[in-house]
Amino acid sequence: MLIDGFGRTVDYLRVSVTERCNFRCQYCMPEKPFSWVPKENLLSYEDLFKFIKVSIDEGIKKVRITGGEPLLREGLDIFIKMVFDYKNDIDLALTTNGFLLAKAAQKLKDAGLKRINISLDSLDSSTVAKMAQKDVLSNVLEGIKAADEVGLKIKINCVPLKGINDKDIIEVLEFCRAKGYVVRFIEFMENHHAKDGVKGLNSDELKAIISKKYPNFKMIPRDTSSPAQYYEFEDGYQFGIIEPHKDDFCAACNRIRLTSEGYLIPCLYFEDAMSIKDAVQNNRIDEAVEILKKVLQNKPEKNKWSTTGDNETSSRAFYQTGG
Ligand SMILES: Nc1nc2c(ncn2[C@@H]2O[C@H](COP(=O)(O)OP(=O)(O)OP(=O)(O)O)[C@@H](O)[C@H]2O)c(=O)[nH]1
Ligand SMILES: C[S@@+](CC[C@H](N)C(=O)[O-])C[C@H]1O[C@@H](n2cnc3c(N)ncnc32)[C@H](O)[C@@H]1O
Ligand code: SF4
Ligand code: SF4
Repeated sequence: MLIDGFGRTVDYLRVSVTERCNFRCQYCMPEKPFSWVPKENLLSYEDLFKFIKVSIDEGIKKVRITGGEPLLREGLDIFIKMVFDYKNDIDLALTTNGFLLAKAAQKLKDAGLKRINISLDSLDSSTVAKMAQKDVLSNVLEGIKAADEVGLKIKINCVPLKGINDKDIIEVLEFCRAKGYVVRFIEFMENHHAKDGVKGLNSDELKAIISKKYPNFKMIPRDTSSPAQYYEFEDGYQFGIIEPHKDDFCAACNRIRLTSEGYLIPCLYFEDAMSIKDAVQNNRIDEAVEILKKVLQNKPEKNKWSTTGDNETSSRAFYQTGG
């Protein structure tokens, strides 16, 4: 079992397979970075897999593939199959913007992927085009449909921004309810890479919008394996809110992140990281485990986003850490 310095059990590994992306979301990567990590600096799937294997042996029960946009990296289905074949009862999931999903869904499912979280900020194509800075809605909707048809369990992620897609929250919620997808609204996490002036809605503002149309939803006990707080309508439909600005959000933190270059990142907010690249490339797996344990020992207690509205801003790029 993996335990961090604050006694939290860590059983969730998020693996970013690329920092590259085909969208330019205002809240994440509004402009193409000055340079991408050169391809030769990436860890190969074989090396990423060596680390995933040993992490599973040490107690990881949930592996999520993310990015950047993970579907941009070729051979993702083969990588997923490696993990599935090693331990087929692992919670194996992917987070994607959905643009390339229509073609990939069947292969991903066949490889052993169980769940997929897809970003959908609005159902209005011009709003989506404004947020992603590209006209993408129809491809994303086709991707969602394909994932559903092949039997992947779907969650939708939506980041509501003031004056942009806050008008669309109910429509996104009703779309997900009609389709039977769980939707999570995510509080925008302030970071230096986002577009200047972008402002997110906080959990109270979101709940106020939803309760105008649906006054009767109740909070349900927090499942600590997920970052979301879930709420339930009278008909049993559940939606979530991811509230990183809440004081106790990090108390249940159970995760660690690995970047495509082989950096282990203990917390989404902070810059700290240690590389396992040299250790795995040279098959010094015991050393990689030592690094993992050291990173966990130094995992911060909590982020510095605050509830006051007077937020500190993280310098971490979400597209590098995998969100
Ligand atoms: N602050 C913070 N945000 C997180 C953390 N983990 C996930 N998130 C955010 O939650 C949002 C949704 O993440 P997903 O990639 O869908 O993964 P997940 O919510 O862990 O997925 P489930 O396993 O389905 O619960 C993203 O915006 C992430 O950045 C975390 O440890 N800290
Ligand atoms: C970094 S993306 C990577 C996976 C994929 N490209 C996607 O968009 O789903 C993972 C998640 O992080 C969320 N995200 C990115 N930047 C964020 C920010 N500043 N605040 C809150 N969520 C953010 C996205 O909405 C997405 O759900
Ligand atoms: S949120 Fe995902 S889709 Fe949007 S820019 Fe970031 S990595 Fe790309
Ligand atoms: S902000 Fe850091 S400590 Fe808090 S839940 Fe996310 S990764 Fe964990």
